[in-house]
Amino acid sequence: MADSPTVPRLILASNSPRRRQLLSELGLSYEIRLREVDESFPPHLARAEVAEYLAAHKAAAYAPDLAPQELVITADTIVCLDEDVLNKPTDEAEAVQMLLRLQGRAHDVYTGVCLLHGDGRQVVFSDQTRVHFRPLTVAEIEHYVRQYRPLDKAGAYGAQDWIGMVAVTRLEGSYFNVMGLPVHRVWEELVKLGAVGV
Ligand SMILES: Cc1cn([C@H]2C[C@H](O)[C@@H](COP(=O)(O)OP(=O)(O)OP(=O)(O)O)O2)c(=O)[nH]c1=O
Repeated sequence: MADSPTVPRLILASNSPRRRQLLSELGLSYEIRLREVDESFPPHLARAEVAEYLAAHKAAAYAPDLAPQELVITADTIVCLDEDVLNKPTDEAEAVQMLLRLQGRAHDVYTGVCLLHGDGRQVVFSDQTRVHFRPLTVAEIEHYVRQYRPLDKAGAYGAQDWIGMVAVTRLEGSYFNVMGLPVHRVWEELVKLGAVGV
């Protein structure tokens, strides 16, 4: 299928090493393209809408010069605790504060994805995973933040690293969605767009 002239070339517009890893493990070939995009969002958005809004906003930065045979993939992951959206912490102190709020309870992770085809078709969707943390001590949280510096991660943690093993007791939904890409949905939508197949 990859050699057919009608199959679009995939472009992953993401700086996230986890998204690159997951797309590669799906067995897809892609090119990386990067642009600076502002990640603020209108305050009136419901939390379920924020990740989709940001994914579509990121894709819009690539629309003007996307070739007809290209398909760009953008995504955004947010962590929601009650009505608050936890983005990436600005420093280690904020990372500790976020984890103190997350420990001992459950929160929701949303990843929004936008697939923008150069022929004008666009699909935006999101997936939700509920993540349960056991209670953590301040020492455990400070150790994690010091050793892993999770400043590039929404909610100040990576489910795929030490804290995921130590703190996460239960997941309701896709683990890969927490890591930054709901690959089951990405695959399904790319099949519908005729971009992948087996
Ligand atoms: C909750 C959680 C988030 N994350 C990461 C996924 C995302 O990379 C990051 C959230 O930031 P995003 O803004 O979604 O992505 P990014 O800035 O890393 O990359 P880009 O915008 O270029 O695509 O947090 C984990 O790796 N593991 C986790 O368990």
